[in-house]
Amino acid sequence: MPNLRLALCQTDPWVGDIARNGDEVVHWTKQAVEAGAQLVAFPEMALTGYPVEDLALRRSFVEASRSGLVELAGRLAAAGLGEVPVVVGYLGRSEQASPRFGRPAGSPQNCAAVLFRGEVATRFAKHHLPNYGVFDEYRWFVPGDQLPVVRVHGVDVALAICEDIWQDGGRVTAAREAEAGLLLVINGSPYERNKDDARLELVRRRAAEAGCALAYVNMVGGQDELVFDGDSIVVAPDGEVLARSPQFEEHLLVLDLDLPAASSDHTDGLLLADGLHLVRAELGGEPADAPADAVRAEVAPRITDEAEIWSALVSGTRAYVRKNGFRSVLIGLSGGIDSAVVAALAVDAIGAENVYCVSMPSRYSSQHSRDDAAELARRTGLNFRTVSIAPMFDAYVAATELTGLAEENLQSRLRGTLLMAISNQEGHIVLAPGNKSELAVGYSTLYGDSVGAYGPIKDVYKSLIFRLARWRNEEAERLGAVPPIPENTIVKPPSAELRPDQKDSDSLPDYDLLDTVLDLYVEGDQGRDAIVAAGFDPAVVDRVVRLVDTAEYKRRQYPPGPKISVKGFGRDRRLPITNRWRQG
Ligand SMILES: Nc1ncnc2c1ncn2[C@@H]1O[C@H](COP(=O)(O)OP(=O)(O)OC[C@H]2O[C@@H]([n+]3cccc(C(=O)O)c3)[C@H](O)[C@@H]2O)[C@@H](O)[C@H]1O
Ligand SMILES: Nc1ncnc2c1ncn2[C@@H]1O[C@H](COP(=O)(O)OP(=O)(O)OP(=O)(O)O)[C@@H](O)[C@H]1O
Ligand SMILES: NC(=O)CC[C@H](N)C(=O)O
Repeated sequence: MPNLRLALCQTDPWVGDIARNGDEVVHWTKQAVEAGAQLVAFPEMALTGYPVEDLALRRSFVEASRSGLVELAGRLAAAGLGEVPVVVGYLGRSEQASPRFGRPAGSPQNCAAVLFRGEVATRFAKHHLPNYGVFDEYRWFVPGDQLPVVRVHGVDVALAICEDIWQDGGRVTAAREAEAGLLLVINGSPYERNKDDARLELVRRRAAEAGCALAYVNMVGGQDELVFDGDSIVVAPDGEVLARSPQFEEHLLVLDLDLPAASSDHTDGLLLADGLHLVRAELGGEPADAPADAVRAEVAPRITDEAEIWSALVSGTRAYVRKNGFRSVLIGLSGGIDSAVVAALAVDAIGAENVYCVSMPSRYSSQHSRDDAAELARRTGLNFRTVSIAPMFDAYVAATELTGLAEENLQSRLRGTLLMAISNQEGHIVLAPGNKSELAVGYSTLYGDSVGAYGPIKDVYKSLIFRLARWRNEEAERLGAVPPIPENTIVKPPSAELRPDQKDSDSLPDYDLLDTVLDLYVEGDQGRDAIVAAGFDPAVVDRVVRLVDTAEYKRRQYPPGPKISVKGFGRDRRLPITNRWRQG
């Protein structure tokens, strides 16, 4: 007979909204307990949202989190949910000074607690702090030095927080030393392409190292540039996948586990791997079988690469709009592929009725561009209008005698100004349509097409934009719906239409070549010589590298957007703007 029914709550915490997040914990725990769960777990810092960044340095916020936690324990008990241990991440503070890190007692910590019978039964802090890529946890937190092991219905459950399992040793080795029957890990693990495969491999490896089953619960939703895809997993000690949640959806995973009965008599304070001290807590009464009505563990099917990326972009955009208190978005719709994909994403994120698009033709806009924009509006049902920029443009040119690039950029800036004017008037936030290839080489106009609150495709290379557009249309066909993106938008050569017959290919290498070089230089961090040695034309490499290096100032002024790659233009890649170093 299985002896523990576990519930993993894959929820969407909102950063800074402790009251709302507490309500969510009560709501999901109620459902879990109704499903017979004997142990319930929520993601990393589920009470405060994650990452809280420098909010961690605000004493008032730390105190609000700590008192919110105590209040939550009381609320759970008052709601009749106190007899089931609930693991919740929160923002806490250290009891002792950390001389090694030069931090006093009371420094912020990334914590988790087990709430039980109206009390905080045990609390602990993350041991391994990530400090690479988008993470800066040594800036905010001091590490914890305990391995909590809670005995729940006769099973010893060791607890860990996210990065604790991404680094060798630490709580994983300590869990084996403590003879845990289950390693329960709560996470705030952001989405990246192919990370689901990396996670699965990781949890399998760590389960083998810990010598016990491993349960991994992650959050969903979006927080500024981060997207969380969930993908909660439970594996057996031999790596067999026992259960897996779907990606990008809030989800309650309930399953019965057959775990070894606790037999260890290790005592509190025992020194384990990596200087961790064992802290034990006895919870959840006598050994008992899981409830008789067996729960069939669910293993959600995997989705395709394109579906995963599309869902990530939709999740990030939806979260940004909603969590910032907006209902609607505004997009300049040119008839080109980028704004078409952004519009289709926005429709999927917040519904066509909340998406407002404006066509802003100039004298260089082709008829097919206007028609393609109108056609996308017709297919999706979004709100569409046309405002010509010709009169404003003529007035400007007459007053200033602009020519060449200044004249080209003026068109883009008039569109940017118009979008912001409509945003101010009607309350929609503007979505910026720039893609990663353009951001990399600075192919956009400052204060023009780069205006906006959020850039849904800023981490998507142009060649991938085309793939996603085709995939989204095919998906619509498969479901018997109208494909949102007009075929002509996908097949015509990309053009900014800022002068007669302009094509992107006049100023940039072919996008497939450009994106390959960018991938090596940006994601791969390869130098100019290494890229040339890999067989690329030195002239192309030199040009691309120079364009990327000199466009840092533009990228820094670009709005945030969802990260989908190993290295997005945001917190992942921090280069000086004022920089005289040139490759090659
Ligand atoms: N290091 C630095 N730090 C801060 N500011 C710096 C700077 N270097 C230049 N600047 C400033 O930036 C200005 C130049 O930037 P900006 O005004 O944007 O203009 P710029 O980069 O010269 O031109 C825009 C480029 O983007 C292309 N474009 C525009 C619009 C849409 C699309 C598309 O297809 O999506 C492409 C367009 O064809 C052109 O090649 C300079 O006049 C200067 O004021
Ligand atoms: N005629 C237009 N009407 C409305 N918006 C436009 C128009 N032309 C450009 N824009 C806006 O400026 C952005 C940059 O457009 P541009 O055509 O210069 O380059 P692009 O990167 O090829 O984008 P797209 O593929 O969307 O056309 C567009 O995505 C769109 O938001
Ligand atoms: N919140 C964390 O500790 C996350 C770090 C971890 N490497 C991840 O990306 O999943």
